[in-house]
Amino acid sequence: MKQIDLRIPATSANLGLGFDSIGVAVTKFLKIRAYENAEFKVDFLNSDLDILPPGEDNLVISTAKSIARKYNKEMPPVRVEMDSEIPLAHGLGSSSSAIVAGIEIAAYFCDLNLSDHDKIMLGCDIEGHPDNIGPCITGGVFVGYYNHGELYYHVLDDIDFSLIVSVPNYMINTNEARRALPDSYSRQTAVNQNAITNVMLFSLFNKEYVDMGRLMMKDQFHEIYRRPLIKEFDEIKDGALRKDAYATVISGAGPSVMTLCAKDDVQGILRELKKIDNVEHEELEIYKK
Ligand SMILES: Nc1ncnc2c1ncn2[C@@H]1O[C@H](COP(=O)(O)OP(=O)(O)O)[C@@H](O)[C@H]1O
Ligand SMILES: N[C@@H](CCOP(=O)(O)O)C(=O)O
Repeated sequence: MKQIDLRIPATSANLGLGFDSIGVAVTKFLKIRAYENAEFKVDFLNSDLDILPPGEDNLVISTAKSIARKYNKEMPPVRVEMDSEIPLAHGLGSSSSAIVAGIEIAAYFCDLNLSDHDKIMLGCDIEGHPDNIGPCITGGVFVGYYNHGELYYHVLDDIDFSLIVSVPNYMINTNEARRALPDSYSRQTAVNQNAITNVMLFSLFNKEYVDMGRLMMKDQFHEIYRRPLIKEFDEIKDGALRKDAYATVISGAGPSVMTLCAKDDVQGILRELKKIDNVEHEELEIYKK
């Protein structure tokens, strides 16, 4: 009997400036075992997942079936045992992890022989942007451009900063948080964002993390519109920056908040952040493949 075990990472998209383009894979995982079965069925090993559908309309299974169809193959029915450390609808890319799991399941059970490039493209066709799907597949910090079937990307995993994620105790649906953004931006805003992002990426590559962090916090595309949705954001950011963090930004569409800092500053920042009510804070590693 064919069986596959998967460990798919969570991802934090945007990193401030890189709306729909930049993301990082982190050490929280969606864990899946899938094996042939008489019918499609999902068993949840964690009660937080009980709100998800247990049948063919589960995102993991519907993705696997649609990928198989795309390659003119029949997806054999599978039973999926699912456990997850990734909170749903919290800005840590749970939907992308589920989509990537579906792609991996289809690739395995239908012998599709897909490259990473193929998998990212298939995931982006579903999700629409590569900033979660990309790092979920490649690990590390991912910088990508995807538009109507065109995909370019790079991955960086030589990184010396640490991450702290702050997770508020409510969900934000990504589609709703996207509706909070304007349909268009002025030419000056686009020019500024372009310049700031270009310089930020060189600071990241050159490990000039103080500059990188300052620039990351100059986003003009999404953070200003989403901050009102995350009432703890300012307190988390002020606390982390007081303790020398490089940057504090919204993770994906929120409500989680990501702090980037020097390894030596992690404990001091965590002590400061733990004073904030109704938010869980945790140090995360960057997941490298
Ligand atoms: N493991 C999973 N299995 C099936 N569906 C999932 C899984 N994880 C997430 N989803 C779907 O994705 C939705 C959350 O996606 P989204 O609003 O984009 O938030 P995020 O990706 O930031 O967690 C869930 O409500 C659910 O419909
Ligand atoms: N670029 C997207 C990223 C959404 O990430 P998620 O983890 O909240 O799904 C956006 O900012 O909308």
